[in-house]
Amino acid sequence: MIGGGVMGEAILSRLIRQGIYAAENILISEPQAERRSLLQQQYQVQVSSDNQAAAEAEEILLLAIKPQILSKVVAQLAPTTFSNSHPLIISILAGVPLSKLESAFPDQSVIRVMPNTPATVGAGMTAIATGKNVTVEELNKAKNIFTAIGEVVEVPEYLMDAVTGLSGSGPAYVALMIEALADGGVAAGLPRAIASQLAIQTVFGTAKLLQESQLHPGELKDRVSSPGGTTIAGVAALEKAGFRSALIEAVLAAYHRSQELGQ
Ligand SMILES: NC(=O)C1=CN([C@@H]2O[C@H](COP(=O)(O)OP(=O)(O)OC[C@H]3O[C@@H](n4cnc5c(N)ncnc54)[C@H](OP(=O)(O)O)[C@@H]3O)[C@@H](O)[C@H]2O)C=CC1
Ligand SMILES: O=C(O)[C@@H]1CCC=N1
Repeated sequence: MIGGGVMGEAILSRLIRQGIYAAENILISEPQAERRSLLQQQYQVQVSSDNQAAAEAEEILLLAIKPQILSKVVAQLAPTTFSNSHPLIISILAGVPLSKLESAFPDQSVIRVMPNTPATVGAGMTAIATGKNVTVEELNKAKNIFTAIGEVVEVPEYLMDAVTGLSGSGPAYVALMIEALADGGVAAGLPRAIASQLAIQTVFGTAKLLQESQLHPGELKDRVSSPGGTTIAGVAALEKAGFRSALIEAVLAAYHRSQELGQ
């Protein structure tokens, strides 16, 4: 793995916990010394400040750096990096298209994925788009990795920026909503800890109910909204504040930013 930050840690921690990879078989190259020692102490993985060492992986090279520095990282790798090894290259970089990745790593198998941070607890959502050199075995290997940390969906690459705007960035939108729900609870007199517990479990429970019942969200909203009751008063306030359009605009803003990052 090149880049041991938030998402890199989310993925590796779960893969180790699920027993998909033994810690000693994972090498992370990361420039921050404190990050390296944290990762080594917490997960017993191998760490290095040298990307070349990580790039010479035998099986999988996971790119988990910011999209803005991909070119710099690639430029630092030796031209002979892949002369003796042909790892499956998996990129989690927002916006970076397969065309750019395949020209950075000619003749290598490259897969572009968009995971999200709930991978940390095995509840991730990952979309996969495969490059032109990828074999069925390599695609299945990538699917197995990300299935071990949550749900997986294969999409054509042109949808990956939309995926990033929704599920890639989505945990931040949901976290913001949970924080605001708890604030509402505090405003109504609840102690913060109870308000947070109520907010988190309500969002978790509603998502679980929708996932297991296959109900349309609007149908669930209608079932909760008793005539003349409390819920429809809250829903009306949300509609008045443009809650839906705010979320739609958030996804679109992130989608457009993802497209920009891919330029
Ligand atoms: N965070 C998320 O929820 C998600 C992120 N992603 C993608 O994952 C990638 C990483 O994002 P995220 O984990 O949030 O970012 P982080 O900044 O947390 O992680 C990136 C890590 O790479 C390190 N780094 C910087 N320069 C280099 C270098 N030259 N060589 C190796 N490592 C380097 C950074 O160190 P330093 O801090 O010193 O710069 C940092 O530790 C991005 O491409 C992002 O689009 C995808 C899905 C979700
Ligand atoms: O904010 C970002 O760019 C990254 C990609 C998706 C989630 N975080």
